[in-house]
Amino acid sequence: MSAPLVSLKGLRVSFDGQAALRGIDLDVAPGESVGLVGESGCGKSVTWLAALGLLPGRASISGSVKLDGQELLPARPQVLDRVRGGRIAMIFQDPASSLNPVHRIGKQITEALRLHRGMNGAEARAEAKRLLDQVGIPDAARRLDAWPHELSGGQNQRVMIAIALAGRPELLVADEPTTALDVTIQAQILTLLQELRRETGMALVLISHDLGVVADSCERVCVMYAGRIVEQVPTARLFEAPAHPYTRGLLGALPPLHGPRRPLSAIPGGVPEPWAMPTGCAFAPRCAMHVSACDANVPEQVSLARNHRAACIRATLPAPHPETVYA
Ligand SMILES: Nc1ncnc2c1ncn2[C@@H]1O[C@H](COP(=O)(O)OP(=O)(O)OP(=O)(O)O)[C@@H](O)[C@H]1O
Repeated sequence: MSAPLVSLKGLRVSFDGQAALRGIDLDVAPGESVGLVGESGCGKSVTWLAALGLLPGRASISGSVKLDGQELLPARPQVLDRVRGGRIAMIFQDPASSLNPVHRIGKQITEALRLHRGMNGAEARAEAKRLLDQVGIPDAARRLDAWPHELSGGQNQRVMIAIALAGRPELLVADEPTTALDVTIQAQILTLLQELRRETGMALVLISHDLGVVADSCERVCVMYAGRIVEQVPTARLFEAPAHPYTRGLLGALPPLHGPRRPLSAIPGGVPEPWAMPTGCAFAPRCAMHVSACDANVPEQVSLARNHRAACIRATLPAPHPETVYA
């Protein structure tokens, strides 16, 4: 991998003494697309909220977050104000709650242009129209004067993406950007994110609980479980050589693209609560490949191939087919 744009090392977060992140190591290279996937509560959002200094004050954060080699922790407001919305932008699941309902669309985009690119007046308005064109809003000049409630959910998400692009980010973190949208619109937004990445050269981190979504959109997939990354794998290898039993379980739960329909295998059990974390591998109680050694220590990531790492002491063993692991 080229020198990372963003590098997270040993990132830990806890709320009121309960660990939400238990040591995240993750690099994002300039221009690459990385999917972050895992069940609800595994720490996908907290990872990036912590990196961007967006967690509430009672969160306790340690470890390292570097942007182009510059350390961002401990969070300093002057530094983060320049980074957030500038070099790194983040969009969220529900555009309706991210947009300000009492300001017109155009004003919200021009504000971002003023803040991050020092534009004013006519210059900002012309650029706001160009950004709305770029994100595929029809009749962009007229839409600048629309209120958020006059646009559909999909159009509002496009507006949020336009605001994110206003600062010409080197990295866009999209946190479940399509979960609140209906299926056809979801596909359009994911396609738009890919197109924008190609046009602008920015890197993309796509957070989703849906392995299918990230595998379709990203070059590399990071699988999270209970506050740790358990596998990092190039998407091309994900389907042919998944290593962690949790990844195999997620793959087994995907509907087949081809061939006869079969029942989906779901992983039995649930994610452990922070106060009841096993001493060894957090996935051990649900794991179809569990042996007693799994309970001794939290497994470190081992390298399996280029850009492919997994935190499982059994990862190098021949694997049962993903569809049969939890069948
Ligand atoms: N502000 C907060 N205060 C206390 N606990 C929090 C806070 N934000 C997140 N958590 C906890 O941190 C853990 C990780 O949450 P996070 O939102 O990152 O999960 P996630 O993987 O993004 O899940 P989802 O897909 O549901 O958004 C959860 O146990 C959650 O309850």
